[in-house]
Amino acid sequence: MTFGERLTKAVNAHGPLCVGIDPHPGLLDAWGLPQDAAGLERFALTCVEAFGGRVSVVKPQSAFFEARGSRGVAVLERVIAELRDSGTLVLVDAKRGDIGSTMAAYAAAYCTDGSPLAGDAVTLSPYLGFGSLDPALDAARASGRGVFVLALTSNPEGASVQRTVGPDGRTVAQSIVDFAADRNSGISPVGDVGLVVGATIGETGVDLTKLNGPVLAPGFGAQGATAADLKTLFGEELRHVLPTSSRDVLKHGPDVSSLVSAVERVQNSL
Ligand SMILES: O=c1ccn([C@@H]2O[C@H](COP(=O)(O)O)[C@@H](O)[C@H]2O)c(=O)[nH]1
Repeated sequence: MTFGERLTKAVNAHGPLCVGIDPHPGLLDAWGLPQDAAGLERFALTCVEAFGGRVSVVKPQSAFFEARGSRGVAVLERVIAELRDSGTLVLVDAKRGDIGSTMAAYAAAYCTDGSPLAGDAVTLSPYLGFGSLDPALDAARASGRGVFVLALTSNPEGASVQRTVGPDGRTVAQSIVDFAADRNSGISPVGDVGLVVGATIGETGVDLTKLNGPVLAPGFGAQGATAADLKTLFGEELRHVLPTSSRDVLKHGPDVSSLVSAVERVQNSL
């Protein structure tokens, strides 16, 4: 199955909410866990138990696992494997991007069958040029995976780069949307090149109507965006949007049933 088919099936079954696993040191403290790889593992596996099979997509934030060195990365590998076994799609939030020849190694790591870091999709940064991402886009398509490319990020600093107008009169963000739309053209039910568009940005200023791909919307919850903001921001394109929330759900742990209730509340609000 293509990524678009798998994502559509998952969203039909569980709704569009993506839940993040972001093991912030402050959350480990709040959950009464030690600040080490064992604490990270307990945190992450509790999340797997609470979210696996209950939401369409789970997004582990790679940075928090990398911060604990090789033992942390081993935990991330276990999280990816266990979530995939539960039938939940895994979006590895690693925001990779490099020159094409190095990108091929990232593609091997995140978009290729048999790699322990390969989930069902990965986040990519296009700021070395959208074309530099081709090895990952090709490997993802060949293996039924997806990618989510940063277009308009939820942080206030992003606008100074992403809303810059290029010589052809388009913003940087619009050119990223257009590259992604080209890649997704003609694919049914939806393409495998998604975008990241922050839920906090007020107005997109870009035309998403030809994207034919999923849109990950971080900023929902802890960064202040609400379900009403999503409607205003995306209008008709809301049907392709996966709102993602991490801290706003994770603060309800470590009790698994409290985490499950928090997820259900957010799913209902959407
Ligand atoms: O533009 C972006 C891109 C990625 N993120 C990531 O999403 C989560 C948000 O966490 P919350 O706790 O729900 O705020 C986090 O992993 C970010 O790195 C983003 O926020 N904005």
